[in-house]
Amino acid sequence: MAQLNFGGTEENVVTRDEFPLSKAQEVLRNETVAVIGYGVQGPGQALNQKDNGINVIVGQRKNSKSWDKAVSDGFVPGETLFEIEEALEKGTIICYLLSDAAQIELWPTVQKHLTPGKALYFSHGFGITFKEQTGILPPAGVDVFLVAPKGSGTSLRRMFLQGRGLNSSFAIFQDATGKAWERVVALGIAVGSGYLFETDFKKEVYSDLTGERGTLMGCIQGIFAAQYDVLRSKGHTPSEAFNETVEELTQSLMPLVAENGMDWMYANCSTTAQRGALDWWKKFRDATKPVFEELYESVATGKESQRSIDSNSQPDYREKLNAELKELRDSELWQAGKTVRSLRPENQAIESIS
Ligand SMILES: NC(=O)c1ccc[n+]([C@@H]2O[C@H](COP(=O)([O-])OP(=O)(O)OC[C@H]3O[C@@H](n4cnc5c(N)ncnc54)[C@H](O)[C@@H]3O)[C@@H](O)[C@H]2O)c1
Ligand SMILES: CC(C)(O)[C@@H](O)C(=O)O
Ligand SMILES: [Mg+2]
Ligand SMILES: [Mg+2]
Repeated sequence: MAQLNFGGTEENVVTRDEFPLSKAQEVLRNETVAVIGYGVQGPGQALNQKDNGINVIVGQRKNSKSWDKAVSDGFVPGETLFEIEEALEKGTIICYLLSDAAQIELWPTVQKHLTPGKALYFSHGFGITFKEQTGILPPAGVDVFLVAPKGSGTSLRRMFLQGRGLNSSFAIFQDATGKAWERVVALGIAVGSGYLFETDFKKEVYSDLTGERGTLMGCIQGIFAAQYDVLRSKGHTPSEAFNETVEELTQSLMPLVAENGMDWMYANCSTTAQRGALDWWKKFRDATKPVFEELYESVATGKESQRSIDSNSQPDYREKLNAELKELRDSELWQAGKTVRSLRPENQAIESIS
C-alpha cells in the first residue's frame, strides 16, 4: 500500500497503479460475485464489474422495477440474473447492496448461505457497526469487508463510462480466509474506484452519516434555503435569488474548487468577492459548528441509525418519502431552479433536437 501525505498526515491508499485491473481480474478469476439488490449502488457496481470482465451475477426480486432494469441493462434471467436466494447460493462473494433497513429483513436468509470461505461485502459500515440495532452478526468462517464508494451509484457508473473513477474507502472486519485484503482491494478496483483509502467499519459509517446529513446534502439544502429566503424577503426575484444561491455555485464555482481547491477559486473571483468571502467564512463556520457537533453525537449514540431503520421499515415509507421529496421539488426555490436549468444553452439544444 502506498503512504501518502494528506495535509500533514500519512495515510494508506491503494492506487490503480499499484493494483491494476489485471491484478483484480486475476484475484477474482475463480469467484462468482453476487450483487444482491439492484437499486442505486447495485447497478453501478454490477455493471462496472461486468464491463471489467468479472464474473458477476445479480440477485433481485422478480416482478419488480429493479428486475426489469437489470434485464434492460443486459443481465440475463437464469444466466446472470436470479431470484435473491438463488444468487446467494451461487455467489462466493455476496455484495449486500439492499437498502440498510432491508438488509435487516433479509439477514436470516443471507446468513444461511454464508458457508465457510465465502465473503460478505458491504458498501457501508451500518449493519455491522450498529449490530445491536440490525442483528447482523456474520458467522466466523467468512471474510467480511466493505468498499464504500464516496458518491452516488449513479456517479460511480457515469464516471466509469467517462474513464474516470470515484474514490472509495475500504475496510476489513473479519479475515477468515487470510485473503480478505486482496479480495476487498480487487473488488474495490473492479467496481470502478479511482483509488481506495483505508478505514474501519465504525469510522466509515460515522463519517458517512455525518457527511450526508451535513455538507453533502442536509446542510447544503438548509443553507441554500436560508440565503434564498433572505434574498426573496428583500425583494429579489426568484431567478436572481436562485442564480446567486445555487446555479453559480454548481455551474461556475464548484468545478473550480474541484479542480484546484478553494483558494484557487477565490483567486479567480474579484478582489471584492475575495475580501468578503475571507471576512465571512469563519462566521459561518462558528455558527454551524455546534450543529455539526450535535449531528455527530446523534450519529455516535445510534440515534440516526435507529431513526433510519424505524422510518425505512414502515410499510408506507415510499409514499411518505415521495411526499417529502415533492415538497422540496415544489418549493419556489427548486421550481425556479427548474426554469433556470431549462435555460442552460446545452439543455435548450437538447430540447430543440428532441
Ligand atoms: N445510494 C448510493 O449511491 C450509496 C452510496 C454509497 C453507499 N451506499 C450503500 O449501499 C447499500 C445499498 O444502497 P442503495 O441506495 O443502492 O439501496 P436502495 O435503497 O437503492 O435499495 C437497493 C435494493 O433493495 C431492494 N429491496 C428493498 N427492500 C427489500 C426487501 N425487503 N427485500 C428484498 N429487496 C429489497 C430494492 O428492490 C432495491 O433493488 C447501502 O448499504 C447504502 O448505504 C449507497
Ligand atoms: C451518496 C452518499 C450520500 O454518499 C451515500 O452515503 C448514500 O448514503 O447514498
Ligand atoms: Mg450514506
Ligand atoms: Mg456516502
